[in-house]
Order: sequence, then structure tokens, then C-alpha cells
Amino acid sequence: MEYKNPLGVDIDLETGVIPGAKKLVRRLSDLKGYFVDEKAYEELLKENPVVYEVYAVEQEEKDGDLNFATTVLYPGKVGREFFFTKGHYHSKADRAEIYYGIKGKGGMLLQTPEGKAEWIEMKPGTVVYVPPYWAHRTVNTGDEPFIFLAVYPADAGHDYGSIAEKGFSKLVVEENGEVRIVDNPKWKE
Ligand SMILES: O=C(CO)[C@@H](O)[C@H](O)[C@H](O)COP(=O)(O)O
Ligand SMILES: [Fe+2]
Repeated sequence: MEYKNPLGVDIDLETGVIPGAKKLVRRLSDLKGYFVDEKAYEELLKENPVVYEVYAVEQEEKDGDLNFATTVLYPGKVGREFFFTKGHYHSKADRAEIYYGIKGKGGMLLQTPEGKAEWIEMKPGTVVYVPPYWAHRTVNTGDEPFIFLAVYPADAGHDYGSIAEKGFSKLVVEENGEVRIVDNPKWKE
């Protein structure tokens, strides 16, 4: 029997960086078609800000193993909509996940394949359980980076297609200085 080596790493709780992790950067240009206000999107695209970064420690896609990753989701808005991650189902749709809030303020939008949505607020210390089959997207509703850890089965994979095409049935927007969860006018069942 070949055993893997255990691993201990210290997440930088201020920046979200995991030493030695694989870094992925998502700019606004990677999120074309995701925000409802297309004019505001085109306007902000001139600056093309970084929307989020992911630091991932991933294993081979084997049943039973675990991956973990931090996400640093920057503050910002496109029109009234707060910056968010793309959001996905898992390719193996029955794979669950745990998120843990590290810094900043935000939340998670979750959705079943039938379009039933749930919003869960997150702050440092919040644990979110993402059950099997639910799509999930995080949203930064604050004015500093929103940083969290995710732990997920190594064979879960990411299925971005359906969210990229249809979005979520709800939007997270600012209205008169408040965070509101509203119906997505562009949602198609
Ligand atoms: O849910 C997971 C892994 O299953 C997170 O690590 C996200 O991958 C990350 O927050 C970026 O979000 P996406 O761009 O992948 O939606
Ligand atoms: Fe996930």
C-alpha cells in the first residue's frame, strides 16, 4: 500500500493566500453574460477588474479524497448587482461541500435544478453546508475582500454550463443602501 503524505498549511487569514496552492484569477472579462446589466458590464470592462482569485490544493479525481481552496472575492458591483463567483453544480452532482467564512461579508446563493433558490449570509466563522445537487455561488455584499475556505470531494468536478446559460433565479443587489434578494428578470426555467 502506498500512502500519501499528510499536509498542514497555514492560510494567511488577512489575504486568503494558501502557500504552495495553485492560483486561479477571474477577471470581469471571464464573466461575460453573467451580469444582468449589460451596459454597466461593458462600461466596467474598460477597467476589467479582478473579480476573484482562487487558491486550490487539489488531489487526483478519486472517490474518497478531498480538495480544499480559498476564494478571495473582491468588492464591487455591476449596475446594482454585487460581484459574485460564476457558480456551478458539481459534475458529480451528488457531491456535497463545506464553506467556512474567513474575512469580510457576503453570502451564498444556492439553487436546485428546478430553480428553488436559498440565500445564506456569511461572515467570519460561518459554516455553510452545500447539500448534494445544489448549485452554489458566493456574493460579496461588503466593501472589503470576502474570503472563505471550501472543502469538497476530489472527484466532485465543476459543471458551469447551466448557470452560465440560465443564471440563478435570484439576484443579489443593492437597493437604497441595503442588500436585497430579488427575482432575476432574465431567468429561464
Ligand atoms: O465550490 C467550490 C469548489 O467546488 C469553490 O472552491 C469555487 O470553485 C470557488 O469559490 C470559485 O467559484 P466558481 O468560479 O468555481 O463558481
Ligand atoms: Fe463547489
